Amino acid sequence: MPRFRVAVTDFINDDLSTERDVLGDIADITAYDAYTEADLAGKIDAADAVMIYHNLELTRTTIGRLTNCKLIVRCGVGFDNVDHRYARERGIPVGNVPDYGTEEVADSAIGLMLAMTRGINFLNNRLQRKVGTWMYTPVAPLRRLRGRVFGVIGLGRIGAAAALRAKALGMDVAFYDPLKPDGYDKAIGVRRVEKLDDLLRQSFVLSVHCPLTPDTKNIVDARALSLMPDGSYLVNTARGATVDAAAIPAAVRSGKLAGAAIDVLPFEPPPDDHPLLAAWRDPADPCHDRVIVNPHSAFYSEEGLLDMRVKGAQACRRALLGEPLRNVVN
Ligand SMILES: NC(=O)c1ccc[n+]([C@@H]2O[C@H](COP(=O)([O-])OP(=O)(O)OC[C@H]3O[C@@H](n4cnc5c(N)ncnc54)[C@H](O)[C@@H]3O)[C@@H](O)[C@H]2O)c1
Ligand SMILES: O=C(O)[C@H](O)CO
Repeated sequence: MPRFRVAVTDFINDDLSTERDVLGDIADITAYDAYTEADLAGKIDAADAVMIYHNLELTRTTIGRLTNCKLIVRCGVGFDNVDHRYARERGIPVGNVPDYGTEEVADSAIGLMLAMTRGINFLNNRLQRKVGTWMYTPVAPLRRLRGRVFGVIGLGRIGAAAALRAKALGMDVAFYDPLKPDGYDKAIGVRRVEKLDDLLRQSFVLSVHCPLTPDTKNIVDARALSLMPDGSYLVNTARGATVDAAAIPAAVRSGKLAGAAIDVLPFEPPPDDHPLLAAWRDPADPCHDRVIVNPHSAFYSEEGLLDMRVKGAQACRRALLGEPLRNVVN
């Protein structure tokens, strides 16, 4: 049997031993470490399967040139960076790996909330810069969480895992998710809020956990932020474009937000002149100590990444051998 060709487009730039353990008997695997489609030009057209992570957007430019492809697998949950509709038109299934790091992302969301509400970053940063004194009570945003509302947008796997953690901290968990049927919410004791605006008005901490779709693009924009209580907190570990990050500096400066923690931005890596990054890097701006920016790392653990790679490679194996596919999103 001729050997298949599998292309790993981005993110994984090591020895590929994980992928070879799963696929090495039937396929040759090449990694490209691409950030743009131009980095891939002409290189993966003949691939029999494509594994893509999140550093790259795969549009019709590349998908239109794939001649043998039996599967594009988004090694990860969010598949907004693959034009899956166009892939379907071309008869190419797109799959994802929905179940590798739910706990990691939920832990990250709660960790970011705790870092902000317990002033961990704020105090650490100021002490390190020798701003102020050892006396923190007049300035530090240290807040009690028990009894306060943890608002979740999107009660899926990760939203629910974050909700359970927030409940364990004694928080009152409310969620907005128009696509989620009743049932599980009652089983885990969280309250549904029918209108997003009502969730925004109630949330002491708002945590975004919906996928990026046309309906959720900028679901948290300047108007949404204006509805939140004064001195509230925003956590985004979903997708950058679900939040208008450029609206955050004004909300922090006005005191509407006491803090914002952002794991994801609309363009990654983000340009240095992004208004949020510029404000966050400026020691004179309130965003400096009240905003946390992480490099799309909420999902990451060694174990989670290994799961993701193995499951992505297993999906390719099934596709190449003509076995039934799982987790097809198109
Ligand atoms: N930062 C990271 O490292 C990281 C890691 C994994 C996933 N993610 C992101 O988190 C998202 C959620 O992951 P998941 O595993 O919980 O997915 P999921 O599919 O289990 O849950 C998503 C939930 O969002 C809901 N939803 C869809 N449209 C909505 C809308 N308009 N308003 C409110 N809710 C809506 C769905 O009904 C579903 O319940 C992913 O799509 C991905 O973009 C980020
Ligand atoms: O969607 C995901 O799984 C994460 O963002 C990592 O790609």
